[in-house]
Order: sequence, then C-alpha cells, then structure tokens
Amino acid sequence: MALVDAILFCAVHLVDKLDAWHRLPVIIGAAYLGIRRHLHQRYNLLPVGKINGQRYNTEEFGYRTADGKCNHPSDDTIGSQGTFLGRNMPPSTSPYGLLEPHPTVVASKLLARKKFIDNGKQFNMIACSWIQFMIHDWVDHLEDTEQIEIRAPEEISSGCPLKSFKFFKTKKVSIDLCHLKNGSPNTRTPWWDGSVIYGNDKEGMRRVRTFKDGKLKISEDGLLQHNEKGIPISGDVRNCWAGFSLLQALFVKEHNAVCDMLKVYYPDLDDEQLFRHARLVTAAVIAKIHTIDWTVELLKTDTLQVGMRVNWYGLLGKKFKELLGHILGSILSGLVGLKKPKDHGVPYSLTEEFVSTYRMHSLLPETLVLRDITSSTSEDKHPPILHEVPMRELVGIEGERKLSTIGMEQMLVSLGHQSCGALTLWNYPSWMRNLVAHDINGEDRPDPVDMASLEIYRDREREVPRYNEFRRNLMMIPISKWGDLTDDEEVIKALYDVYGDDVEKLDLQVGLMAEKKIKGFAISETAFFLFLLIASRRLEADRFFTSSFNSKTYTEKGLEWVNKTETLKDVIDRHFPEMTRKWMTCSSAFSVWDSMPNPVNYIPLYLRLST
Ligand code: HEM
Repeated sequence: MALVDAILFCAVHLVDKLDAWHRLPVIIGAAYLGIRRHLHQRYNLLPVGKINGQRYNTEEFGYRTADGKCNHPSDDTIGSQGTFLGRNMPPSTSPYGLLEPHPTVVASKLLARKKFIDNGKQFNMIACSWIQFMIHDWVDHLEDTEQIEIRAPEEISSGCPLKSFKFFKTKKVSIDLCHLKNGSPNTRTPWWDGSVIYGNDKEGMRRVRTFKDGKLKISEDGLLQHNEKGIPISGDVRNCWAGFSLLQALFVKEHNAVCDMLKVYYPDLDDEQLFRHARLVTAAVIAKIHTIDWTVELLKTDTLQVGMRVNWYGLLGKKFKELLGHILGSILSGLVGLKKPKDHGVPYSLTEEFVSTYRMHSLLPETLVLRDITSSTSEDKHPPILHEVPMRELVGIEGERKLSTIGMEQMLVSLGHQSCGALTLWNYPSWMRNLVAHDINGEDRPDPVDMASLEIYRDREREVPRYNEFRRNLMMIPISKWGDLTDDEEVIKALYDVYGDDVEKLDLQVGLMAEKKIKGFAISETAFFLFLLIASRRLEADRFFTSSFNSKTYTEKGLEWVNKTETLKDVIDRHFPEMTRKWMTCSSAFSVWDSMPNPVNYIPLYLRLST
C-alpha cells in the first residue's frame, strides 16, 4: 500500500473503531465515504480473465450496441455479453467445505420466514421490483450443463418444502491468472444500458423492436406483448413476475415517448437513428432514477443524499452544472459528463461479490395487496384493499395473465401502497423455498428449487469469501464474537446453534441479514461499502455517461429529457398524469405512497450535522 493510502486507511480505520462516519456532520461523513471509495478503487478491483478485444473507431459507434460491445474507448469487447464477472477480492480461503454447515440447515434455521417483516414506510413494492429490474439489466451467471442435487439432512427435512432439489452448477472457465484459476461468464451486458428492455444481443434486440419510428413493441393495454406460449416479449424474461414486467412496460412506454419527441424535433432521423438515441436517453433516465431517487430512499440519510447527488451532479450541484457544464473534476461536477471514462486500470465488469450483496429476495412478500383505484370514497389517498394475491400466482406466465386482468394503473398504485420485506434474518419468502425457476428464454424448469438453500450454496460455490473474510477484504473491522454482529439474543442463540462459536464460518448472506443496521439504511453497512464502489463505477467507466454524455451523441433534446427527469415520479407523471396527484402523498415513488413527504429542513444540506 502506498504511504498516502496507508495514512488514509489509518484515518478510515480510526473512524470505523468509533463507529462514527454516519454520525459525523454531513460533509465530513461524505468526505469519509470519498476516502473509502478511493481505497476500494485502489485495492478492491481485480481483473478476471484476459480481454482480447480490438481497437475501433468510437466515432462510428456513438450508440449502445446490442451486445454491449464498443463502449470502452480503446477495446471493443470490455463489458460485452459473455465477458467474465470480475472480483473485488481474492476468492475465499475458507477451509470449510461446500456443505459445511449444510445450506438447507442454514436456510431452515436462519433464513426461512417465520412471519413477514416489512420495511415500514421507507421502501415499497415498486422499490423491490425496481431492483430486480436493475439486476436483470446487469448480471446473470452462465450455468454449466452438469446438475447437482442437494438433499436436506434428516434432522430438518420434515420442515423443508423440498427434501431435495436439483440445479445446474455455475459455469467456470479456466483462466491463467496467478491469483485466480477460473472465472464465470455473465450472460447479460454489465453496462447500465437498459438491456433489461432492449436485450443482450442482436437476436434479443430484434425481438423487441417494431422497426418503425425507433419504437419498441407494446400492447394496447400498455403492458408487454407476449409470444404464443404467453411469455413476455422483452429484453430479459427470466424469473419474471408481474411487478418486474410492469416496470419493463413502463420503460418501453418511456422509450416510445422519447421516440415521439425526437421525431417532432428531428424529422429527418430514420428508424435506426431514433431507436439508438431513444435507447441512450432511456438508459440514462433509468441510471439517474436509480442514483438520485432509489438509492436515496434505500439509504435514507442526509449524508447519502449528498453522496448520490454528488455522483450525478457534483458538489456544486445541478444548477451550476446546467449553467456551466462539466468544467471541474468528478467531485465538484460529478461522474456524469467526465471528459474520459475511468476504470482505475481494471477493465469494467460487475463482480461476484456485488452479485452476492444483491441477493435481496427477502424484499419479496408472501402476497400482493391489491387496491381498489375506482373508489370515490378515498379522499385520504389511501385506496381501499380489494384482496390479496399470493406471490406464487404472480410469477411467470400465470403472473402475466393476472397482470393483464389487473391492469397497469391498478398494479402500480397497489405496489406503491405496499411495504416490501425487510432484509433481515427469518424473512426469506416461503414460496421461494419451492420455486419453479425459469430457463433463460422464460420457460419453466422441470425441477423446483429451494432458493434460500441455493443462495447459500451459490456464494460458496463461487468462492465468495464468508462474512468475516469479506469484511477484512473490504478493509472493515471483522467481528470476533456474535455480540459484535447483533444485540439480539435470539439471533445470537440461533447463530450459535448453526455455527457454534466459529465466527469465521458465518455465511455472507447470514451476516448481511443479521448485521445491526445504520439508522435509515435498509441494507447492511458491509453491503453498502461495496455499493459505494460499484455504484460509482457503473457511471464513471461508461463512455455514454462520461465522454459521450453530450448533445452530439444524445441529441440536444434527448439530453434535455435526461436533465429534466429527476425521479420515478416524473416518469409515472408523464405516462399517468393523474395517478400520483390522486394516490401519492410522499416525496418519492419508492416510499409507501400514503406516507408523509420529507419534512422541510431549512438548514442547507451540506451544513447539516447528521440525520
Ligand atoms: C418474483 C421475483 C423473483 C424471482 C422469481 C427470482 C428468482 C431467481 C432465480 C431462480 C435466480 C437464480 C438462482 C440460481 O440458480 O442461482 C435468481 C437469482 C438472483 N436474483 Fe432473483 N428472483 C426474484 C426477484 C429478485 C429480486 C427482487 C432481487 C433483488 C435484488 C433479486 C436478485 C437476484 C440476484 C442478485 C440473483 C443472482 C444472479 C446471478 O447469479 O448472477 N431477485 N433469482
């Protein structure tokens, strides 16, 4: 470690010892995060596999390609479909085997939902659907053809929905790097390119386009079209459910609206040009909403509000940037619009550890609470409850059928009014312990899986370090006893039952769910520190958010569209002008819609002490 970094690390470590960064005045807390991010950029980006791409002319590729090629300025392959997932740390050095302790024992004793625990008013079911919408834009591990079977040990099998289940191994490809023996290909394009609606290759893109005026296919009722089997026609259809498919449809509408606008201002643009510009704009709108709306609700503190807005607009803020452009560095003017993309010397990819920290299936409830939006008695913006639909009925083809009877507006309002699940122990959806997973083409698989057990197995199979090693690798203070992780006596007893007193054995998923949370955070601090690195990287490494984030590439009106859209509420208002006025009181479309708006605070954000 360089001397300067060693000093910075000592400073960060001291603040960590005092558990203080989130209690410091906003601007000092933000500085701590800036230093931490710098250290992670230096020491937590590991390349996986050789990239044998070629130089190309960026002028010829002023658009996002179908398979993610031609984004990095000097290598056409980086970030394209089929490239390896990267790593943030060396593979696990744990001496424990793949079945130690047995994944189904961990799932049954520590993950299985006892009673649904919700997220209060902070995060609703749109927020839950949104993050699946993002995951399906970014990552999916390629599977091997070899199957594995996991059998529940006798001591617990009577309480398991599946006594055994089969699934495909993760595909591992040999590579010749000294710190790594193999890597796993990503079947999705890791760029923030909207592939969840546009597809991950030429064939996927051909399926969703109308080839008229740049537009994408959509049904008359505003929802996705379906093929003859009832599978939706969209960029990614694997493991879809009604909430996810609804967001795909909403952003197809957004894309088509951008096409309409562009056609008015630039009548000479042909179908291909309209499509390319509209894709750039829609992908940027999605990335912006995620950065300054979704994440701000997930990590609801003033410090993080500053952090996320700095990522997009810079410390000097939106007005300054609009007036003068991106004239200063990333801190003052933001990552978006940087003169050159930055990958910190490691080719862009998303990573194994990032996938592990995004295993958030506990956000999913047992039932969807359907609301009556035709009611005229609901002056308080609280639509009456009609009935509850089991989540199982909302998945896959059956879910698509249900969604078309519910309709887009009723579904959006219902999701908006329902809190999603909390990321905590004993909150893993029961129905996911006997889940019919999908093939990549959206068709049902013959063998159901116990997702809770499978997720424990997956992290071990992919050699993602267990919780304590993960923390050490992220320059965090490891735990030395269960009491360092949680104050909850019941949790400590259950951890002891499964892992004894060996804290090194603790699985990452269990640690992330058990960890004491920072006030306002819906996720653990451990997961957050990795997000800090990756959320910035998705923006700063991408040519279309940096050197090509300009009116030449996006068109002037296209860029204006991105700049004027700040939140998901803006998008909803564009397509359903009455909906939020009628049914939403809160500030963000990701909070429960009948909750209070953010209180007015007259102290400027940068001068606040802490939340
Ligand atoms: C009804 C909704 C959902 C269903 C049916 C579903 C189902 C699945 C299935 C079957 C897998 C593959 C498991 C494996 O073989 O390893 C998976 C992976 C995953 N899911 Fe979900 N999921 C849903 C929602 C979500 C949500 C809300 C999140 C939140 C972040 C999420 C995050 C992930 C992640 C990170 C992976 C790992 C991807 C990879 O291995 O590359 N999913 N999901």
